[in-house]
Amino acid sequence: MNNPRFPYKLYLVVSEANCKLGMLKVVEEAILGGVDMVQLREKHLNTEDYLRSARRLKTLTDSYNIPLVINDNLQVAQQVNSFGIHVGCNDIPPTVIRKTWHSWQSIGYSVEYLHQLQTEEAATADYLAVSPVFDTPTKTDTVNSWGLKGIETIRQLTTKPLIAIGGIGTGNVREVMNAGADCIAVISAICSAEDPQKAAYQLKEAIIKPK
Ligand SMILES: Cc1ncc(COP(=O)(O)OP(=O)(O)O)c(N)n1
Ligand SMILES: Cc1nc(C(=O)O)sc1CCOP(=O)(O)O
Ligand SMILES: [Mg+2]
Repeated sequence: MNNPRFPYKLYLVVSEANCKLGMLKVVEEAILGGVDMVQLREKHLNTEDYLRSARRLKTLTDSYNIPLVINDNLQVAQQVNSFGIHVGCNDIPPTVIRKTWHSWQSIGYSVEYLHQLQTEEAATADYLAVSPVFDTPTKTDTVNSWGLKGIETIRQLTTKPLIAIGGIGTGNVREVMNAGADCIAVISAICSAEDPQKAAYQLKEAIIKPK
């Protein structure tokens, strides 16, 4: 589905620790390869260090006109004036973020349980993450892997843009799109690649090629 409000197809989630070649290098290569949205996800930095890293990354993403999303930390997101923030069930709720967030700024919300789709939090979010599609060693504190059937089920229940995340690479990206995802989010498929530009290019080709 092509959604004019959410034209992004390949979404890279990064942290310094996940990028052996260095975060800024990986992000720049990935953008050149076709990534069209980037999230900074630092789970272990204090706000001051998170902010420093976010500012450096924002300078890079701005230079390519690529939207930057901050994971979890509203203070950092506000201070760098990011395009978006991404939160899950145990984070600041979207309804609370929306009170201080500009209307042009985006809120992503992870869906781990079907009942979340009926909540004000899901209604407030601009896009929903199918969290996770497949089990992944990159994030293990998850409750349920949705699989392709889960994407199909969620697709029937919402018109919001759906981001598929968790265990996705070139081998399964096409079937994830065919199940109803609008966008693919990855960490290791790009951050652990020897050539992040090529990895991003191959993922993007698989996403945009005709079904
Ligand atoms: C695009 C995207 N989707 C899902 C997540 C996971 O968010 P959350 O459930 O809050 O878990 P943490 O990332 O905070 O560990 C995400 N970050 N990005
Ligand atoms: C950041 C994140 N969130 C997930 C979720 O299920 O909400 S899975 C995940 C990690 C995705 O890494 P990889 O592409 O290496 O599997
Ligand atoms: Mg979170």
